[in-house]
Amino acid sequence: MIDLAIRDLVVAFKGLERPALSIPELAITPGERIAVTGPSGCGKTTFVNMVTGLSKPPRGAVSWDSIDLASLSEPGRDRWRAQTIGLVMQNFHLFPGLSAIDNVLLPQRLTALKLAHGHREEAARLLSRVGIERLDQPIETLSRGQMQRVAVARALARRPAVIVADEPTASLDADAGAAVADLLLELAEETGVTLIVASHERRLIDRMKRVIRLENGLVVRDGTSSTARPQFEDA
Ligand SMILES: Nc1ncnc2c1ncn2[C@@H]1O[C@H](COP(=O)(O)OP(=O)(O)OP(=O)(O)O)[C@@H](O)[C@H]1O
Repeated sequence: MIDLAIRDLVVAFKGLERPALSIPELAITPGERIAVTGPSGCGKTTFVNMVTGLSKPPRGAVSWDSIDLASLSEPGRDRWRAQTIGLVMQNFHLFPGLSAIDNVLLPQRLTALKLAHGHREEAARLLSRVGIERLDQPIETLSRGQMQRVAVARALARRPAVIVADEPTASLDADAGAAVADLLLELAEETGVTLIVASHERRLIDRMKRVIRLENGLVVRDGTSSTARPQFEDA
């Protein structure tokens, strides 16, 4: 299990008056359940891109244990992310033409010539755990809620230390969204992983223990969800 330490992180884009993200200091300890929230454009996706190494931190340090993502090349960050982070993206990033189970196995297939012993069984177990019974169903024929659950199973397949989910319930109806939230929290509890969820959905935010609120790229609140609740009318 690994710690995150952010120091003096500044992400600026051309044409923006102020940085999209500016975080002097932030620490996340292993096993935390964190919501990163705030109004549209506040920097949530930029935060996800920085802590997962999808983009290189342009200024400052984003360190998971002793590894500063700012010091790694793009292939280095890709390798590190594959070993460390289970990513659940808003649009799932599943591959049409492949079955549910082959989507879960795809990251392993991309990094190894041959699937290691037991990977298929583990993928089947995870899919069953998230409530997907037809392992060979073509992915494009699944409902959005089912696709989201396949994306969660895929994120867990390599036993990551950290799960990062960007708006994991955004495209789902209330019931399917609640089911995905239940699942992420149950799985995090079972495996002890750190869970970081970027979301503006109050139902999801309220279920995380710690809430980091961004506004205009700045952390304006960092506390427990109950202490932060009165501030969330617009979240
Ligand atoms: N590649 C880029 N080039 C220029 N500006 C960008 C780029 N990426 C993000 N931004 C800007 O940075 C700010 C933060 O964007 P970000 O996507 O992180 O916000 P967000 O909180 O995830 O928004 P939403 O909830 O609407 O998805 C926005 O003003 C956005 O327009």
